[in-house]
Parts: sequence; structure tokens; C-alpha cells
Amino acid sequence: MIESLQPWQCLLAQPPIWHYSGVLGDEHATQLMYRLDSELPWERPSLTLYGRRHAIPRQQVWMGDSHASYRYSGRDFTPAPWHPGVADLKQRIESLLAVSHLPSWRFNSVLLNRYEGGDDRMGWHSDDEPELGDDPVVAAVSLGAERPLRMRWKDKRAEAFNLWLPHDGLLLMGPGTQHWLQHALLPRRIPGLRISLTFRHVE
Ligand SMILES: O=C(O)CCC(=O)C(=O)O
Ligand SMILES: [Fe+2]
Repeated sequence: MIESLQPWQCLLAQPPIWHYSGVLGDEHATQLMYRLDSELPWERPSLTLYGRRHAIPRQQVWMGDSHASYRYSGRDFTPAPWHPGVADLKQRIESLLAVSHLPSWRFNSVLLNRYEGGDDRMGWHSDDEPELGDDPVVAAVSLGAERPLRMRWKDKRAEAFNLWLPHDGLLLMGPGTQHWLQHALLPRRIPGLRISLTFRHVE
């Protein structure tokens, strides 16, 4: 079972989607989750949908280089300064890429999502905001409860599918992913805190 020893796994060939297991090591990843949980200025912004205001069903923090400001779901987010644990994680991802056979993608910002339990969620979307450029590559680290990211083809060429996101794993959505697919973190009867960090490059 040589394959199971490889931390990088290709989950989809075209568009390429990769998963790396054991980014920080189990204990370090757990410590980071609790640190982020207690130290970050988590917000639950309200969005207006058909003229009614709704609090989003999760909490979030936008973080990054000061120039990397970002429009998300119709709102502008000025990034919070890098938390040292998140800056270290970004470096860790970039060095994992540097020694892999994948291109050395770089990131200058991250959306952190905090899901208190199985009811917290994120609806269908692609990470294709104009400030991310023509073909964004997104690197998503998962901490805490393992939940599936549901993926569906925009042109319905094939069935929707789940990508399970274990604690301390990195999901790398390569070129084309945001063009061809949408993703969602649907509500599930899976208890426990989960924090995801979706690293991006704002142009
Ligand atoms: O929580 C996740 O794993 C997905 C988050 C996501 O899709 C996003 O931040 O754009
Ligand atoms: Fe996303």
C-alpha cells in the first residue's frame, strides 16, 4: 500500500484537485484551531437577499496583505493583519508546493470560516471574484470536524460528488476548478467545531 504513504493525492484530474494530508501534524493543527477560535475577531456579517437581511450561517475573518482588499457576497472586506499562526501556515503551504511537482502558487490573503457545528454552512458558489484574476487557485486547509465539500459541475456533465476534508488536510483547487465547478459546505449531522482557511491570491 505504497500509495497510502503519499501525502499528496490527486482527487480529480481535470480540472486538477489535490489533497495533502498532515500539513502541520495532528497536535499542532489542533492547537492552531483553538488558538484561532479564541484569538481572531470572528464576525457574522449580514447579507441582503431579495431585500431581506440575513446573518450568514457561519462566522468569518478576512486576513491578508493590507492591499489585498476583497469583495465577497456583495460586501467589501478589508483584511485583518496576518495572525502569526496563519502566516506560518501560509509559508508551510508555499514550501509544500515548492518541493512538490506542482507549480509554486503564492497566496496573499485568506478567508477563514468558523463552523460551530453541523448546522453552520456555506452555500453554492465558485471562488471567481474578479479581484482573484482569470483562473484562481485556492488552497483550503481544514481544522477540526471532518465534513464533505460538495462539488457540482456547472454544465451538469456528471454527478455531484463529495470531497471529504479531514483535520489538518489541504485541498488544492487547481486551475479551471472555479470555472467548471461550484462548491458548498452543506449542513450535515456532524457535530463539532470546524475552521477552514481558504488561501487566495488577490491581484
Ligand atoms: O469551509 C470550506 O471548506 C469551504 C470554504 C469556501 O468554500 C470558501 O471559503 O470559499
Ligand atoms: Fe469557496
